[in-house]
Amino acid sequence: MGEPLVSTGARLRLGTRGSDLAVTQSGMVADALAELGGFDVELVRVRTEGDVNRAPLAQIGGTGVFVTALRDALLRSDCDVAVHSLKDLPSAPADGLTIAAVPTRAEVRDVLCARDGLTLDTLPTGARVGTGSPRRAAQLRATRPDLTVVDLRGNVPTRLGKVTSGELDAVVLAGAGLSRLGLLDAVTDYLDPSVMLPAPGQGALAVEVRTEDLVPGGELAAAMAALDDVTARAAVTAERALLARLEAGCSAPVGAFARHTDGALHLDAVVGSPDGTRLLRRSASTRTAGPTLDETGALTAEAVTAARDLGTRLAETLLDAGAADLMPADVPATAGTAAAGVVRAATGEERMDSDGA
Ligand SMILES: NCc1[nH]cc(CCC(=O)O)c1CC(=O)O
Repeated sequence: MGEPLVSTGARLRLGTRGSDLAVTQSGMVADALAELGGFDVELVRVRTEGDVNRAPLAQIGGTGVFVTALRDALLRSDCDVAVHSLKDLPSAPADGLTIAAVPTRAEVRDVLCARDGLTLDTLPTGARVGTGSPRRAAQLRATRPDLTVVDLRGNVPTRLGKVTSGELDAVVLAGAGLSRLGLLDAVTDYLDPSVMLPAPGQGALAVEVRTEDLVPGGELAAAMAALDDVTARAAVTAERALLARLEAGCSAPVGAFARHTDGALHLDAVVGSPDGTRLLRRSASTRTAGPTLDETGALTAEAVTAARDLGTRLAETLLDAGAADLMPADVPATAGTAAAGVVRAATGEERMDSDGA
């Protein structure tokens, strides 16, 4: 984040999905762009297949269902800016579009929201824990093989409601979503990354624009540079490079978390078999700290390359250790999770709103 820029008053249409979380996230970026760039920002509602289709997420086709409609709206010039949850973005870049800013990252960890203040350690044997994420299911099963993992979709309030109603003993959610919705009171346990690595990019937003609009020295480029958080960008660059190298779709159980300590970037990653009986976990660090910012306050090309190389290198370490054998082939995750005995819960009359974004 930089100094506020001169007010332009230019109109900027910001495309957003309709869920509470998407609207909240988009509103935060809209406010920041109004403040940093003086833009007159208008929110434009875009429906995505993930919002419309009531089938289980894994059957709709996984990666990108929440993203494609927003990207199409950008490319058709129905809007000028799109805000995505970074963890929902496929690792491949989109033609004609650029992630112009990664704002300061929110809570990265997954959290447990359980009845009666229970934690992952104190949940009774056989407790029913809801999650729609194979990554969360695998790590839950690895640490608590006795738990019954119940497949679950729906927006955040819907998922929390399954605990209030007594249908489930607990649910696992991204802390970032709860934090942005002001629902952190529901959290009974912040899951340490040593037990539960978050999804690559979790807790971060991606602000995407048409590449041709990013004129160097222009108002939009300046506002995006001010919105960009280089620490967050370096971290998610490493996490997404890992994901890209593993060629994992969003249904593959891959967790990754990069953070800066002592001037170096550290990356932890896990690949799990869908049944959580085998987890491969490795970590790596950038070897040299080096200069990370250029004179404009942006990440240097070297720093971006170093972060990317870190992710790629750790992915290769995981592949050398047999990660490919753990990952399901490019098939819907349903097969893997069903084989693993994940119980599919009826999701009732809720809006199909991703598993919560
Ligand atoms: N999978 C959907 C999704 N995409 C982003 C978030 C939360 C916000 C974030 O991680 O930035 C969520 C909900 C969840 O996983 O509980």
